[in-house]
Amino acid sequence: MESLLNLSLAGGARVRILQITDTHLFAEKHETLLGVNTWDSYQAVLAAIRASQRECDLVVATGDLAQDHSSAAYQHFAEGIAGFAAPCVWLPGNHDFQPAMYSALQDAGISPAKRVYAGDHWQILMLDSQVFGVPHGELSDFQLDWLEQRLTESPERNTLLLLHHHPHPSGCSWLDQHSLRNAGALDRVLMRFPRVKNLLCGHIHQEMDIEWNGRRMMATPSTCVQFKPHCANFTLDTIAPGWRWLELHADGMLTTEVCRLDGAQFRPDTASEGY
Ligand SMILES: Nc1ncnc2c1ncn2[C@@H]1O[C@@H]2COP(=O)(O)O[C@H]2[C@H]1O
Ligand SMILES: [Fe+2]
Repeated sequence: MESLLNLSLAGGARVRILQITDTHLFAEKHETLLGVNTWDSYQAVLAAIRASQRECDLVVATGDLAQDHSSAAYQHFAEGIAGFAAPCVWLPGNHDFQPAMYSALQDAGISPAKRVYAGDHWQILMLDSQVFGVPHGELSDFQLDWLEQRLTESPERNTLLLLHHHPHPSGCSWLDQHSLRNAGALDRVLMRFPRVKNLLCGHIHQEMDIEWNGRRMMATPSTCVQFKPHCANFTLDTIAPGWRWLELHADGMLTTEVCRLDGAQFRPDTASEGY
């Protein structure tokens, strides 16, 4: 938990980050989630990223990397990530099985660090909001204390805070029952640290960029199935899988862009009612 990744920046003062989220990989590469082969869509996303020839300093993976708790699924995730020169850090989502996740990713050379110092001006903190066995999230006292301590230690750094579950409603009521349950406790910690202006999530399989109590809260498309925004009941979207780029600037500004695959190769089975 205490390990720190110190990132020296190749591209000058700004930090270039690639976010990959909710890959939902299986032990078997032919397996599908709601009609989408998650290994194929992950591969297609990685190929599109490579084709864009965009450099990054860090890859962040924000949970639900595996769908079936298997070590093999995490090995597949690592196999994809190995194509990047930049280091990768990760946090768990509700579907992840942390013993397998931790050891398979560690064995593949992926750092378990939950704090990254990126250049002189920024830090990236990764929280664990998993409540094992249920889809909603919660930050334990341990996580909240850890966060407070890390923020107290580095008051001069701007902080990008990463967690799987969304602290602010997404507008999909069926998903919002699975949100971060104790968002108020997180808010109370963050109130004391005005340099935490940006939060980044996965989980909701759709793009979101809204204000949460004076901060910016972003969420990012999954590399596999997408959920349709503003739906009361479980509804899949036919929009393509995606990923997010972020740039953290020396003056504390953050710029970001969501990209998606071209074409309709990874349309899910829209008659599915859940998983
Ligand atoms: N029909 C459904 N109604 C409510 N929740 C669902 C349904 N289907 C799946 N879920 C849960 O909602 C979660 C949202 O994204 P996850 O990938 O974390 O995993 C999903 C499931 O745990
Ligand atoms: Fe999730």
